[in-house]
Amino acid sequence: KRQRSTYTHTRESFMDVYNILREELMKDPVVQSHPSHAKEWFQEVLDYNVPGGKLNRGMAVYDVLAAIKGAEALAEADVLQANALGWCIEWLQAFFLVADDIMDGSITRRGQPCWYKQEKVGMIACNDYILLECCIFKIIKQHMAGHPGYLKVMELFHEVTYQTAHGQLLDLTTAPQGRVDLSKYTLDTYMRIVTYKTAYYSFYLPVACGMVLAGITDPQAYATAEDILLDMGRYFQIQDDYLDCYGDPEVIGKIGTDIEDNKCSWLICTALQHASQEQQDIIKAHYGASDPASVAHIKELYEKLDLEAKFKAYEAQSYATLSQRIAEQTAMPRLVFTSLLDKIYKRCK
Ligand SMILES: O=C(O)c1cc2c(-c3cccc4[nH]ccc34)cccc2[nH]1
Repeated sequence: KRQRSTYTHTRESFMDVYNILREELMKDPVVQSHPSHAKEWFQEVLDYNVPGGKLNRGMAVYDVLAAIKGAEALAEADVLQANALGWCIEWLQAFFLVADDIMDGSITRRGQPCWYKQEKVGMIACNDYILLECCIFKIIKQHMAGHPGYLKVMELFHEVTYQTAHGQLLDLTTAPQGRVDLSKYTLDTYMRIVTYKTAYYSFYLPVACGMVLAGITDPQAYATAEDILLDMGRYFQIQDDYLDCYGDPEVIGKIGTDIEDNKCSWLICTALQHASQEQQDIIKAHYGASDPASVAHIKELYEKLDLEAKFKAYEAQSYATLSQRIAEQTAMPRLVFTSLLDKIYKRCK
């Protein structure tokens, strides 16, 4: 059945699918037979943690499917299926963010208190992030049963969860809170952290989901996509690190604290690569300290090392290389990759 009334992909239409999925999850017999306080708790875990981000990752799945098959070829059921998988990526991100905020001792997330910081929640949040992860497989079962790609999607979400957990392992053991061991802050380690912790679930996963729904089975197509999308994901995170320090807080919507938080960022790894012994001593004395004077010393050092120019050079090089790789590949319509790249290149937030 072809698409008669053309579907317009907006945050509103994507949010409509969230409400469908939430009702399906609430209708689950286990939830239905709970006493009302437990039913309400479960619903609040979803409503507080799943919607509320920019929804870019989740909304990208439909864009990929439409780019491959043509929007006009998609039936209503195809659109719902793509958006359901897209929400699985938002559920996956919610699961990671609830867990990561506990591990990092964070205070706020997306402009509200972290879920575990709620008076009534605390360490119950550990069970809640497990429930968030379980919802992914409930949704996949509900919306992919009978689809030839059901197993592939199941494997995808398990594999990307494993990769992301390894990214978090590397991040937590490289930049443990409060202790600054700069010898571990190398660009190689940094690239591994962002690849596993961010690039797989933020870039590869949305595109791979769209590819499965489009009926692509050729392993080479997934390998080509992975190669390009991991590079794009690394570029996105390096840009994120740059914006944390040089972005306009008004535009980004938050004030960057990577320096105070001892973050293993592209800026500090690049600074260490070029710093003299004296400059390394300044970094050792002031990185990861929250007093404004220490932050000022680090930013002054970033100026001296001209990290802004180094980032701009990296950005230009990265865009050129990605554009060429996208043009050269024949696995997929270029639009799959260019629509993503155009959204992130030279972004300000
Ligand atoms: O989450 C964010 O802060 C954020 C995402 C994005 C995106 C984006 C768009 C489509 C698919 C994507 N995959 C990972 C990121 C992303 C684009 C621009 C700014 C952005 N900020």
